[in-house]
Amino acid sequence: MGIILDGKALANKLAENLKEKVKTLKNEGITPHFCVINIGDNPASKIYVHTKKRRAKKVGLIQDIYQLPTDTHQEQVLALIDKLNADQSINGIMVQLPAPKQINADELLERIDPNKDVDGLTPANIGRLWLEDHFVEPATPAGIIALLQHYNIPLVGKDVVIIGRSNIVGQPLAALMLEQNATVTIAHAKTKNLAALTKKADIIVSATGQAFLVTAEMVKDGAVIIDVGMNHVNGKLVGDVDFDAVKKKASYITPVPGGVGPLTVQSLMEAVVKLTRRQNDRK
Ligand SMILES: Nc1nc(=O)c2c([nH]1)NC[C@@H]1CN(c3ccc(C(=O)N[C@@H](CCC(=O)O)C(=O)O)cc3)C=[N+]21
Repeated sequence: MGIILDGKALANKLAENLKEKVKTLKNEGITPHFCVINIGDNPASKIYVHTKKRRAKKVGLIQDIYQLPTDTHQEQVLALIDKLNADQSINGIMVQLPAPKQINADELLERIDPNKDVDGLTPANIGRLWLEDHFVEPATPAGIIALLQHYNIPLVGKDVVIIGRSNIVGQPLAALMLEQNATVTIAHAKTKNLAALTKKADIIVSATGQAFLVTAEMVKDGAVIIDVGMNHVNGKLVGDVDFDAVKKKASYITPVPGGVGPLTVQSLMEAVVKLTRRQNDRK
C-alpha cells in the first residue's frame, strides 16, 4: 500500500519558512510585490487566482490582480506588461493561462522581463533551464521536485515517464529531472504504446487532463506516482490516475486534491521571493 505524498502539509510547512524569510526582507525595507494578469473568466483560473491571493497574503507578499475582460486586445496586455516591466516597485509578473482565443499567449510571455518572470516561462528562462543555469523554475515542476526531495525519493538513475509534453509541466519537469540524473521519457498523445513505457518506470508523472488514464495494470509494483491532473468528474475533482487501485501497487502516490496543486502555488510564492532577493542583490 503506497504512502500518500501530502503536498498540502508540505506546502504549509514551506509557507511558514517562507514567511520568516519575507519578514527578514521586510525588516530591510523590501516587500516582495508581484502581479497576476488574468484575461477573461475561465472558471478554473478564477479559483487559482484566489488560491494564490490567499497564499500570498499568508506569506506576506503584495499581490495585484489585473482582471481584464475576455475581449481585451493583445496590444492592451502588451502595454500593461511593458508598464509592469518598467516599474521598479514590481518584482514579479505572471500571465494566468489559458488566455482567450484572440490572445497570443506566447507573445505575452516573451514580453515579460525574464528577471520578473515568476512562472519561469519566458524563452530566456526556459533556455536557462535546459542549460542547467536557471534562477527561476516553472511552479508545478519545482513543486514536484520539492515533494520528492522532502520524502527522500531519489532521482539519480531512475527511469521516469512523464505523460504530457506541455510547456508548463512536462517539458520543464523533464529538464529538472534530467538535471538530477534521472533517465527521462516524455510520452504524449501520439506515443505508440504508453503502457509498455509506464510498466517499466520507477516514477510516473501524469499531466494530461484525462481522468483514469493511468490504471493499475500500467504501473510496476513499488513505483512512485505523481498526479498533476485536474479533472472534474461528476462534480468531484480527480487527477489522471485511478487512485484507489494504483495506490495498492505504488510505493508513494500523490492525491488530488492535496498533492501537487498546493505545492504549485507555494512554488510560485517562492519564485516571487527568489526574484525579489535577486533584484536586490541578495543570494
Ligand atoms: N501562468 C500559469 N501558471 C500556473 O502555474 C498555472 C496556470 N498559468 N494555469 C493553470 C495551472 C494550474 N495551476 C494550479 C494551481 C493551484 C492548484 C491547487 O491549489 N489545487 C488544489 C485544489 C483546488 C480545487 O479544489 O479546485 C489541490 O490540488 O489540492 C491547482 C492547479 C496553476 N497553473
